[in-house]
Amino acid sequence: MAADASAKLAEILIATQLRESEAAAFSVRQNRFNEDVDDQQTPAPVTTSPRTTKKPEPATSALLKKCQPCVGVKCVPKIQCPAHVRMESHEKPQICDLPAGQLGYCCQTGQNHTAAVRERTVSSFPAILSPAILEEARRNFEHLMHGVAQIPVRRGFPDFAHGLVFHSTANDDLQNFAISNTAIQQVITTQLFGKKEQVPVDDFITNNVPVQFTETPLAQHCQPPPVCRQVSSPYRSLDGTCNNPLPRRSLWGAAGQPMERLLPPAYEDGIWTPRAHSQSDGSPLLGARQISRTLLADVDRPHPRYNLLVMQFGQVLAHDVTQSSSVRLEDGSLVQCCSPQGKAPLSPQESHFACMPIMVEPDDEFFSAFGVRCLNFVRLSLVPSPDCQLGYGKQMSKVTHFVDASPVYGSSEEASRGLRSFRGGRLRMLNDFGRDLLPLTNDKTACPSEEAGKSCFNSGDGRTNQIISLITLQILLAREHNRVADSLNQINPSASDEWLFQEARRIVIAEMQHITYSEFLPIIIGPQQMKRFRLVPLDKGYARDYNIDVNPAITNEFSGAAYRMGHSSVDGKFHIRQEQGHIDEVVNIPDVMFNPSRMRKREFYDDMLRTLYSQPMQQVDSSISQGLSRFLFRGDSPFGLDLAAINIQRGRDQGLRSYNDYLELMGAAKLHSFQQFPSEIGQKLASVYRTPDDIDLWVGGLLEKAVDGGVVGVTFAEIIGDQFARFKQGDRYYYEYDETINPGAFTPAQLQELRKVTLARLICDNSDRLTLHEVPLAAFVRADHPGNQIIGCDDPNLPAVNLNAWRT
Ligand code: HEM
Ligand SMILES: [Ca+2]
Repeated sequence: MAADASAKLAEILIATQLRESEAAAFSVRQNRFNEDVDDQQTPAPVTTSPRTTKKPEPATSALLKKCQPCVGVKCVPKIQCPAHVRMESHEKPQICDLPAGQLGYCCQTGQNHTAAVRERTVSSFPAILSPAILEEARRNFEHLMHGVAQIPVRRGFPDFAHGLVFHSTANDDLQNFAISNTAIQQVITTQLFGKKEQVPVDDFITNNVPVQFTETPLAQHCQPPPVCRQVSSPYRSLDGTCNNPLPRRSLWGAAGQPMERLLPPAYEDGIWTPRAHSQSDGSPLLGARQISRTLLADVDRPHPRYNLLVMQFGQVLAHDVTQSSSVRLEDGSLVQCCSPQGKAPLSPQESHFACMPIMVEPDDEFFSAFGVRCLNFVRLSLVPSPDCQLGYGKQMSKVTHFVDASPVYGSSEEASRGLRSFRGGRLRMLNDFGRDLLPLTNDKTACPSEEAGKSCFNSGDGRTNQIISLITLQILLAREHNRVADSLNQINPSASDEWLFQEARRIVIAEMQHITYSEFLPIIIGPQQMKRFRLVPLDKGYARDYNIDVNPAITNEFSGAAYRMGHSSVDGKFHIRQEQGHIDEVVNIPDVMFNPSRMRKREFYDDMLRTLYSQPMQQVDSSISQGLSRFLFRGDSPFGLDLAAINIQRGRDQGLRSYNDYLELMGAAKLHSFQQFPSEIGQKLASVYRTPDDIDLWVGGLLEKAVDGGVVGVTFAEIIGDQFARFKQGDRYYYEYDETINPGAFTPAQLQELRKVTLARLICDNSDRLTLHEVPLAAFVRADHPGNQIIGCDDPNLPAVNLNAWRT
């Protein structure tokens, strides 16, 4: 029965995707970009085409001559073989065949990306750092740290909430502060060395300056990777260490490790100075807010097929795999870069060295009404170079890079202990008149208000309270853990708390991975990229894609641009639906940011879940809701922040190269004229950028039309596809691996059970069943979409994981 329903779900997903990819095949326009359809609503989907379960062969495959197979190296999508960017033309790698009829490169460098720079003759640097440089750099650092205005960011203001999204536990914050300071000192020393020795920028961005910090005070955080005593533990570690079995790689993917890069950074000095000038004539790039207001207006374009669960699950997944952190003042408080009420940026003398405020023009159609000319923006903190060598600034991710449900369990042993009840393997919950909610947090600063009933929730992730729909899914996942732990306890009554906790965690992580790879990701990047990157889960048997050489780390391009595509899918309002489907309340999203009080209303949780699966998500395109671009974290003030501008500014802070460089990386031609865009977009682009070489990656990616069967354009699909390939190939504990790879492998029977899990099942199993009794079978597809079907939660056709396979 259950297997039939799984097949049915796959059929719905394929059938609804096929209709659009077939339509695209007949489309006359082969343009990469969306037409600017500002005033148009998306037409209703065609509903009459016959359903089919058979996937067509990609149109080109029959015409392609088979390429020679690679010898001794792997055939990978071009984006995973970027060393060719630096090769001479005659050295281009051999072309090879990928699944889905696409071409890749026989790649020497695998996925080493920027690390794989060919040996080059190194200029003659002194091999050690002179004490004089170290001392001067130390003094510069002290001056930077202490010579700044210590203006606190006040609680209740939008900037304060912005700071909260970088928050983890108080202890972690303190430790990160110390680590980041060492890293910043290293960067300052590198800058000084570069200037004194006249080191070319190229040598820094390619990590080609083999001068060590060892035996200097700046080596204090350059400890060697920890020795793993339990490489064969059946359970992955809480902090992500010891996933790769090789001793030198024990930190790969661990919390607190640096983000990777697909391409070398675009820092202007090659070290940490943000990208701020045009490639054409060196004039300053236009400000991020100007670009946001010109190009990323708010237009209501509901997605014809997908609902807000795609957006909301997408954010949970974002929080699972990445969390950066901003530079702080010495006492751990947030840095302010603007004068009170955002009237102006602070003077250079007062300004903190990590300030990069977003300037607002006097004619701004929104912020000018409040006299705002400056939006606070602080640069991301850094981690010391893992090889203890001079080099460019590397951003830290504070959570485990793997897809491992870290928002549920935390990213450290300590955090996870604080979340457990130590009874029956369960997580602690707040029993709110019979309903299990997340426990309340002790952190007094976590929400703007401390009023009873308005206090914030605690989970494995510091961003949980950011929006109420996110809290909903965090509750759902924590309940799922306890539901699984309780069932395991019933099946194995003598099992210990530890065993029950770890097994339930292992199952919930597998469920999270299965939903990600089987239901969510195909919607985002489309079926063809799923095949090219070998991301499709198997129907039976074990997968064999583990690759000990793949670093699972998050890339700057993914966290700073491509996966922020989700911001475009956000709707500015929730139309809260009651059981009968009529709208009960329209909630503006800024009103439920860091304001969880509604969750205490008895029926709200069920109603929110129904809203998420009924209400369409917004299309991923160049439209951003004003709920994010004007009122982000508004709280009680009349205006908020602009997340679109923040994303653009963040890309520059992280040293992301321009959009054109990523086109080249994928093997596509660079754009050389704004006329290559549809005319209206081209004109707008020309009004904010001097040359196509300046277009910010996040902006360029959003302008592309969606790939067949996916919601993002080709550039984001490539960056996201590469990232999820890393999470799969670089994670020894990936749920589909057997015991030759994964020391905690599932038995064949257990794995078959896990393959039945769907988001629909999770919703049913963990709703309050007060007002929610049914779900769409394909949970991410709009309930009203033809081909999808609503199914009762008790319907035996809704597949369920049978935990009897865990009887010991
Ligand atoms: C209501 C919904 C959301 C709000 C209010 C929100 C807000 C934010 C904020 C304030 C940041 C930090 C920005 C910065 O300073 O750089 C951020 C980062 C980010 N967001 Fe969202 N976001 C939302 C939904 C989403 C969704 C749906 C996705 C993806 C599907 C997403 C993906 C990301 C990613 C990848 C980052 C970077 C995280 C990091 O590495 O620190 N967000 N978001
Ligand atoms: Ca994680």
